[in-house]
Amino acid sequence: MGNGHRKKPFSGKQKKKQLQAKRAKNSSKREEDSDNEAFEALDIHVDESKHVKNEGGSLNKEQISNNKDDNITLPSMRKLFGPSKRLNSVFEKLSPREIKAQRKASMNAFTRLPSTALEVSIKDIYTTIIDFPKRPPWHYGMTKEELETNEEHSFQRWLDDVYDKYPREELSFFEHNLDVWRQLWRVLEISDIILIVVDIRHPLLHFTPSLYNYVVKDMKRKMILVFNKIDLVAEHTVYAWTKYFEEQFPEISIVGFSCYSKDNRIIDDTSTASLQKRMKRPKKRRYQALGIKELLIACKLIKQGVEVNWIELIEQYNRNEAVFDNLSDNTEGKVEKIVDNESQETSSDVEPLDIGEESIKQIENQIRVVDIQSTETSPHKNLITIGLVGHPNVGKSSLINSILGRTVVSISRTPGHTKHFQTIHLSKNVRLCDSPGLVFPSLLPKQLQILSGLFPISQVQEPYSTIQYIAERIPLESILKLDPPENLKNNEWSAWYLCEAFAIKRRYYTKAPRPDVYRAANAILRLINDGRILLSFKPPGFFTSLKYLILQRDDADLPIN
Ligand SMILES: Nc1nc2c(ncn2[C@@H]2O[C@H](COP(=O)(O)OP(=O)(O)OP(=O)(O)O)[C@@H](O)[C@H]2O)c(=O)[nH]1
Repeated sequence: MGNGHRKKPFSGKQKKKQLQAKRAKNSSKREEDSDNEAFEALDIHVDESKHVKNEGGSLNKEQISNNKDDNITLPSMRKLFGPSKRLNSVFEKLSPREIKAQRKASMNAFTRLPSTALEVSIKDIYTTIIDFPKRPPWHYGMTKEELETNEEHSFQRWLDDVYDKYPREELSFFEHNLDVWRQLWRVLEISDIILIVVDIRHPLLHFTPSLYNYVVKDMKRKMILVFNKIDLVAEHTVYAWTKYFEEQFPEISIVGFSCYSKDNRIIDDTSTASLQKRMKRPKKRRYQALGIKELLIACKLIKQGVEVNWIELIEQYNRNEAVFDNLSDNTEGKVEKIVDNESQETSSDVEPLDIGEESIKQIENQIRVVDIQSTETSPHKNLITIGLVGHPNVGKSSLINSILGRTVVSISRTPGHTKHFQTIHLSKNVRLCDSPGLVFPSLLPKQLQILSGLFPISQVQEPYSTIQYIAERIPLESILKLDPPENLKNNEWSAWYLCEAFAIKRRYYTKAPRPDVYRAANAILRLINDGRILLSFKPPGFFTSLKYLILQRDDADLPIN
């Protein structure tokens, strides 16, 4: 006080918020740290204090059906998570019986499958196409309450319908939070071009036919499929997937993309074990995007009513002008967040990367994002909006950052990081719109969802069946250089043994002390998600025509350089 500074009074409520923010920050740090520990069963040092926790955000079926029975609508369900979690993804939980059975099954020896087990087709993956919730019709004469109630009822009907039609145990994890779906509706409404971003390691798992049908056939909007993370696979994998998708979905344009430069050592990505040396994660990575030009060209080729100087944008990129931010108009590179319930889009500075005290208020504003009364409900006449949609963790935010050449939207290895959509101007009349990653309903095995990174590993209740799925397809024991446990007979590994051996190697122990098998399983899943252990699916016929593809590569018009 003597120095003229007065401490601001700090209420209990503020303190609580501060603690919540701190906890959120620590938990994401714990996850990052746990990742860093992981690789080198090989040589990494281990910090025993860092354990991955199974965190909230999940909703079990009992809770859902209770709500249904009691005729409680979704807003009441939201109360389960509290207002601050309004935009948190909500997934169903496994029952203890399911967890126990899967855990037991993981103790049985598995059989290694031939490499063709990595080939998947649209028919294998989507035996049934489940519709996703659509925004019910609305008009400006409706009050906000009417609109919201309508949406809640329609969403509840959709949810009931899904659970009536499909056996619960066959349903994949999918988004149960209406507010997250609302974000998608808004992005679809305001976008002229929809970029579906998929991870090239498992593009079919991330490509949602119901969304494709809706955007291309019902909304008659243009769609570009972006194969992201092409730095993680060989060229022939990108080529093969491009050909496959071109045949299956002729209406969409396809672009290969990567936020980081390619590792030229990946000539063949089918032999995972030989690739491991390059798989150590660099401490810090710089955006060095591949595919920006191709993406801009794809947008340019889509005929629009709006006059856009695509040539200038492309030339600018060609001139390597550290991207778009040196244009004179102050709309360039501007980040907009939809912050107000009164539908104002306001610009703000670069997205803060950490959830610090400072950002709490901002985050709270963002939580009130769902601006259903917005005047901006269809594409602008004088503006092209390119909306990015896709599953969590496929790299939507990174793609935007690498186009801009700097961090404008925050990214994380934890799926479901982006919570609200935001727009970023590339030029006066071109803007990108990032949206939260959203898991669509399907009958995909949950193991596939987990290994493809669309479900937060910290929330995986039963990781062993996923480890088994992986180990059946790639030689995890040799990749991780595991010592066989004493009681292993005839080299008959089980998923459980693999995790146990990895826990011992990494010195992961529980307090008991026993090898911390759960933690080891989580660590392996993170290595897979990060691409430090390579597991990449291929289109049908890939392995038989691999030789042909490699031979053809020199002459072919490959989608990447
Ligand atoms: N190797 C590689 N990793 C990438 C690439 N793009 C993104 N990643 C990584 O993928 C993870 C997820 O990236 P994000 O940009 O946060 O993904 P998102 O789709 O916005 O995720 P949500 O916020 O969950 O919707 C991060 O760890 C990124 O570093 C890429 O081109 N190559």
